[in-house]
Amino acid sequence: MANISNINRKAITLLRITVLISGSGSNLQAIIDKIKDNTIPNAEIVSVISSSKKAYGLTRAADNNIPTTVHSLFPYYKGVPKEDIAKRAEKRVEFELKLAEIINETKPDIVVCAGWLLILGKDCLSNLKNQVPIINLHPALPGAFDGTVHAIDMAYEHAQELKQKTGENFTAGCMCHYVIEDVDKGEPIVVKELVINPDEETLSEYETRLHKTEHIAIVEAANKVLGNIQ
Ligand SMILES: Nc1nc2c(c(=O)[nH]1)N[C@@H](CN(C=O)c1ccc(C(=O)N[C@@H](CCC(=O)O)C(=O)O)cc1)CN2
Ligand SMILES: NCC(=O)N[C@@H]1O[C@H](COP(=O)([O-])[O-])[C@@H](O)[C@H]1O
Repeated sequence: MANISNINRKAITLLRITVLISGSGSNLQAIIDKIKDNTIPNAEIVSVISSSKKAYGLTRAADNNIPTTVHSLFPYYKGVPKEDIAKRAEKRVEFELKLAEIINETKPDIVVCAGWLLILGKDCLSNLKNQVPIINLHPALPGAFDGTVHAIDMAYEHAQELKQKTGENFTAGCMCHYVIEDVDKGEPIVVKELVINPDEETLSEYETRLHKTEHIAIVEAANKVLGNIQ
């Protein structure tokens, strides 16, 4: 019978992860699963914030008893014509400031953009507390197809053009990087290269291969950053 007094009673303070999503949330699911099997040790997802109320990632969070918040740009733009650039810019600032407030309330040790399809403006970034590290998953290599939400299609199209012109295959892939104001220009944390031969795989087959790789990359990146905090 173990002597209970000898059991190390040191309370483990779990590191707090806030995840930003906009869609399916398969990368959120990867983090959930790898926390469960302790691949990501001593951590918990304290909040999932979605830019869309339709995001399936919200269901994934709810299924795992993770608090969720929807913070959509649409209500801010309602009644503001696209042509009214000044008013939209004003509303975007309001959106960004509120997003910072929402994120701060979760008291994160790390913020993970896992398919968050909005640029985090300076009004958000500059109002986040404690210089919390923010990381982003981007379906392209450093310096390739930066600042777009269409990087996967663009990489495959480039592979097709390269193959046609030179017969060569194209090296694409994904990365997790620190988020800075300059979109997709932050320091890479994890980089995974994938060679595309468009003669042997379709866009859909490449996308499937890429997503499986992303699920590994985002967990590795979270562990690297959390390891620096531990
Ligand atoms: N300040 C930063 N914000 C974000 C970064 C970053 O590195 N710095 N990474 C992105 C993720 N991303 C690509 O990985 C990305 C997301 C969104 C956009 C974009 O142009 N969004 C437009 C809306 C696009 C649309 O709705 O079709 C916008 O925000 O107005 C580009 C790249 C996360 N944010
Ligand atoms: N520029 C950002 C961007 O394109 N992010 C991409 O959104 C998808 C999210 O998938 P998920 O919702 O299944 O995690 C991922 O493929 C990720 O690389």
